[in-house]
Amino acid sequence: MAFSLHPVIDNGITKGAADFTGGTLYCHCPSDKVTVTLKGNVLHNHACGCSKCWKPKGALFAIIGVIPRDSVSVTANGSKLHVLDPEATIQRNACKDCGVHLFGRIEKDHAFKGLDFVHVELSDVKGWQEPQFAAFVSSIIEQGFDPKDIDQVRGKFKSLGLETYDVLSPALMDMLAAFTAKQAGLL
Ligand SMILES: N[C@@H](CCC(=O)N[C@@H](CS)C(=O)NCC(=O)O)C(=O)O
Ligand SMILES: [Zn+2]
Ligand SMILES: [Zn+2]
Repeated sequence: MAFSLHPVIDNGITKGAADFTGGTLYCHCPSDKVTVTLKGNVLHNHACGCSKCWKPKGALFAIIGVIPRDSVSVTANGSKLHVLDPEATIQRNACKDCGVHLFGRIEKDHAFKGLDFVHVELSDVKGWQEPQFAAFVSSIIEQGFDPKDIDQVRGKFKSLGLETYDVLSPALMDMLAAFTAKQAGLL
């Protein structure tokens, strides 16, 4: 069956640049775009199949990375941003007009607090870290993807050199687990 994981990876993955210094993200509005400037590259860039992350039209996955929140600033039309779900762990700041998510921020006590979640495909420059793995793969079934075809999705990621997970990668799961243990006074 034909499907698009995400337009940025469907035809192969382009590696990022080692000395990359960042760039600006633009929402999809034809004018008065919301812009967010990132000082530096992202880390842990990955495909996410969950229902909450912003995906371009027709794509099964979002591509999302993290960057220290101090390196993120809204540089134009910030009045068009609103937080989609203030109760969620990740407060996704989306453009009210076009729906694109410009950045997600964690305000509560959490292993990833201090890191913002961003979609670097919204930038017009190249060199961003390439996707490293695929997360929340089985979550696309919750959104109506036929489970009989899910092996083709995992196979396509493997062929691109990306490992697939149904939650997060081991490195990120370890960070979450260590945070839980610290909170319980066990570490
Ligand atoms: N299966 C669920 C998973 C949602 C989920 O847990 N998303 C992850 C990856 S973005 C998360 O960390 N969510 C926290 C949040 O959305 O605040 C869905 O697809 O909605
Ligand atoms: Zn917009
Ligand atoms: Zn997600």
